[in-house]
Parts: sequence; C-alpha cells; structure tokens
Amino acid sequence: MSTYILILDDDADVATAAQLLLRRRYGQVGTLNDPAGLSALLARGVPDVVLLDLNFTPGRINGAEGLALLDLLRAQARPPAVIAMTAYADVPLAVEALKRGAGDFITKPWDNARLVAAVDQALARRGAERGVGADSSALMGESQAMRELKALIASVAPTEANVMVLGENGVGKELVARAIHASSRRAAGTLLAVDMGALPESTFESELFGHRKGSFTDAKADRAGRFQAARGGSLFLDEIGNMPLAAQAKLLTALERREVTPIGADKPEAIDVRIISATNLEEASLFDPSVFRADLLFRLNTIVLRVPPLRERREDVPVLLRHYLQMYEAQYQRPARGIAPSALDALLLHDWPGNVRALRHACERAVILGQGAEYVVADFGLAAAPVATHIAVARTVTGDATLDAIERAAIASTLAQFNGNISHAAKTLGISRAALYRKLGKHGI
Ligand SMILES: Nc1ncnc2c1ncn2[C@@H]1O[C@H](COP(=O)(O)OP(=O)(O)OP(=O)(O)O)[C@@H](O)[C@H]1O
Repeated sequence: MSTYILILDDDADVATAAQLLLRRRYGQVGTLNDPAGLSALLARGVPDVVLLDLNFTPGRINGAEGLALLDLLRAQARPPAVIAMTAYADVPLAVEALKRGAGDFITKPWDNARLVAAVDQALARRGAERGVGADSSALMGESQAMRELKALIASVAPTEANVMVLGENGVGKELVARAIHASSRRAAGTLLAVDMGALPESTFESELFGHRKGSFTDAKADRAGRFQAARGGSLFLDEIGNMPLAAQAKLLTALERREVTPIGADKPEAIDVRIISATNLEEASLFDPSVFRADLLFRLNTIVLRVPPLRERREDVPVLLRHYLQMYEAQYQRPARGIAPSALDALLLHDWPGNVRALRHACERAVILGQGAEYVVADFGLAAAPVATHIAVARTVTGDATLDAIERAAIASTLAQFNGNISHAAKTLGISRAALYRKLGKHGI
C-alpha cells in the first residue's frame, strides 16, 4: 500500500514546490488548487496525509474556508492526518485548526526539513491509528483454513525465519506479511514492501542495495537501498516469481552473505532484515529452474504459508461482504443496507477469481450504484458465475447438502448468471418459466 499525500493550496507554485520536495520521499503526492474539487477527489480515495492551506481563497484571510475544508476531511470514515498551513503566523487560527482535529501546523514559507518531519510524524500517527483497528479488520475470516493460517502466522512470526507466502492474486498475501511483521520482534521497525516484478533490471541494484553519489550519471546523492532502509525491520519482496534470473543471482548473493555493497561503494554493509516474500506462481513453476533458482528458493522458503483462494473458504464471504459494505457505506456516506437473500446466494456461489480484492471492489461498486432498499445481485457487477460447486455451496448456506438445498443453489446461481432474467434462467435450467416461478416461491428466492 503506497502512501498518498495531497497538497491543497490555491497557489500552484507553492503546491508544486511542496510536491517536488515530498515526491522524493513518499509514494503518491497530488496537488489540488481549487477546493471545489475536494469532495470528488475524496470519493476516489482518501489520502493518508493532507497539507491544507487555511487561507485557501485569495482575499479571505479569516481562515473560515480552510476550517470548513478541515471539517470535511475530518468527517471522512478514515480521516487523513491533516497538517494545516498558513502564510500568516496566525496563532488563534492555528489553535482553532488543532482543536478541530489538525494534527500539526506549519507556517509558510516553510523549512523543508520541518515539513518533511511533520509529514513523517503525521504518517507515523496515522499508522498507529490504523494499527489499532487493523488487527480486527486485517485478515478477517473464521473458516477452518483461515483459523489454521492465523495459527501458523502466530507461531512463525516471533522467529527470524524467512517466510514465503503463496496464493492467487488478491487472496491477502500482503496482509499475511503485515500480520507476520506486526507480531514479530521487529514490529517496532518498518515493513518495507518492494514489488520485485516491477523493478526494472537496470535499477534493481540501486533500488535494493543503494548507491554512492557520482557512481553513475543520475546518482546525484548517496542513496540508501531498501535493504538498508528496512534495517531492524522486515522486507516484503512481493511478486518474487517475476524476477529475472540475473536479478535473482544478485539477491541470492546478498542473502547468503547477509551484506550488500551499494553501487560505487568500496566496502559492503551488513544487513539486518527479515525477508518475507510472496508470489502468485504455482508451486510447480517455482521448482522450474528456468523460472526460479533453486538455491534462492531454498533461502526464501524456510517456512511456506499458503493462502487459500476465496472459493475454497466460502464461509468467509459473508463476513467480508459485511465488513467492506459497511466500510464503503461510511466512506461514501450512503445508508446502511442489507443484502437480498438471492444476492447473498449468488455471491456465495461466485468463484471469485480475483479473490478478496475483487470482492472488495464489488462491494464498493454496490455501495455506489445500489438504489434499492437492499443490495441485489446486479449491484455487485459480477461476471457470470460458473455453476461449479452447488453441493459445497448448499452445505455452506444450509449446513447440509440435501437435494432441496442443491436445487436452491443451482437456481440462485443461474439467476445471478443472467442478472435475474427469468426466461434465460428457465431455459438454461431446462424448465418452463412457470415452473421456475413455482420453485422461486418454494425456495423463497
Ligand atoms: N482476510 C482478509 N480480510 C480482509 N481483507 C482482506 C483479506 N484478504 C485480503 N483482503 C483485502 O483484499 C485486498 C488484496 O489483499 P492483498 O493485497 O493482501 O492481496 P495479495 O495476495 O497480496 O494480492 P496480489 O497477489 O495481487 O499482490 C486488500 O484490499 C486487502 O485488504
């Protein structure tokens, strides 16, 4: 999850200067010069930190408009950390902003080091806030598979063993990595995530191991690599299966020697990180030497955790639906609604090829688009669900797999497949429309 910082300032030059400064350190840094665009921007995603000019509109220096924006930001379901800014050393306004929930206050023109320190502190505060709720919201699900996974995490976390997390896209591998780090002895350090699949080969060494100023044309200053930056913490190497073989060799050397040599440095530096890696590759591919080096695999997979796809733990679907629907209802300030029974059946039946991430997106879509008193199947925008596992679903829904329960699951699934179109569903099921209506009545669908 990358950091998203927003700078709200009507002075485009000021906003751009802050953006250039912060972009060197943080993930995504956006600017907004017109406060009218704030609501639309928040609907697309709430930033982690907002730098808010309190004297936003030229000519209005009482700060009322800035404070109104601050209220809007603080009213979000997961409010961003706000750093208030003003061109005037206006102490009463600063105090008012702090009272209304701004976490910090700086005056313009700012000192770069002070601004960066303020953002760092804001992120740390937000991380701490997130941490409190995270344990309950992270890794939800009480299926047998999830309970076993959580038990494994609890026993593996306190060790220093390298862990490899396997699973399809969107199953929650990064959440598992975060849970391991959070319960480890390194929890006070950072967990730094690196997308190994997205690292270009040309910058691989510089990114991971760092470089010395002047060691190549773009090396304008010394730069610490991710290994050094994660010192005392954990390094999450994501998409490890997509690394080119040459890069694998360099990573292996670093892990074997437990040291890295920044480009242009004359001596190596010791590393102090725990490696948690993840891939969505099938295990068979990992054992294929043309894809992955066996010696590197051996270094990384001291412990292997497998996160099962959602279709193998359908019992977790209702709790995940509830969680994400409630989250987006709060975020988009929409009324709380229940799920129509036929929609729940269809959601349980769905194979979720995109796993929890896809379920989360489907919930967001339903909250935004849903118009009725309850959410219906069409709100979730599912692709036609393959009718594969009626028996398993019937068991999940009713606790047994009687012919009746299986029939109900098959009907619900087929209806979902055709977005509720009775004629199409009846034709596919090989019964008349009238017969289908009777069965809908019988099953209360
Ligand atoms: N058990 C869970 N409980 C709550 N949310 C979950 C769970 N598993 C996954 N998610 C959510 O689903 C999304 C995808 O999770 P995550 O990024 O951890 O998956 P991933 O396996 O690392 O994905 P990828 O392979 O695409 O990198 C995130 O928004 C995450 O919060």
